[in-house]
Amino acid sequence: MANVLIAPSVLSADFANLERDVKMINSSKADWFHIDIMDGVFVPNISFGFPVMQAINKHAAKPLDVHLMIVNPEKYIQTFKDSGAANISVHYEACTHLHRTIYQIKDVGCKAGIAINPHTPIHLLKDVIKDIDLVCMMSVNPGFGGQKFIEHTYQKVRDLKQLIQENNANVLIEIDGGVNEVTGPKLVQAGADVLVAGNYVFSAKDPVATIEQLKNI
Ligand SMILES: O=C(CO)[C@H](O)[C@H](O)COP(=O)(O)O
Repeated sequence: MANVLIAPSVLSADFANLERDVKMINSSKADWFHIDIMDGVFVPNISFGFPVMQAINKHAAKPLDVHLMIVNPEKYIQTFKDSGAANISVHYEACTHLHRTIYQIKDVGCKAGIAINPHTPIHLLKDVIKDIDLVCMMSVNPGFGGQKFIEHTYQKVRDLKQLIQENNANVLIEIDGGVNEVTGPKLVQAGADVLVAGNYVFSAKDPVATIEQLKNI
């Protein structure tokens, strides 16, 4: 059995019952909390910011995997670390000095990830692949939960796996968007290490069992 890591996306939680939903994730087989930060500039939606993340962190018993869908992420790395981030992923498309930002993340003591939009080709990661811990591959256009999975992602996972192996790099492949009981197993077969799931988990009758089902892929 593959040891896939499961990261429920808090974006799909009930914000009026956030403590309850955080405790649900604590009690489940989930590995990380996936925290989506959206600024209304890089993506056409605004999610939540530091106070909400800090409130989640107060109750979370698992690492916070932070996905920054924001412009100028380098301005906020220390504050995200101080708000509880274990992993910080910045978008390739949002960083002019990507290599510098990766080391900024590492210097504050977090794992460094690069997130890529569906249109961004894998080969663009070649010169940083040995510097990072994680690639957060978007399998929907970022900005909203509950969107339809983009099928081209399977081939991108295989291409990324090959790039990682060719460079003898130590990088986790995380897939974000449209993960469910159909796409999840195919993604793991293609080489995914981490599955983010928002809508599929939080719209389920039994979210804990749904997380376990993904974990057992
Ligand atoms: O980054 C995101 C949106 O930009 C979300 O994490 C992603 O869409 C997961 O949601 P779902 O599983 O509902 O598709």
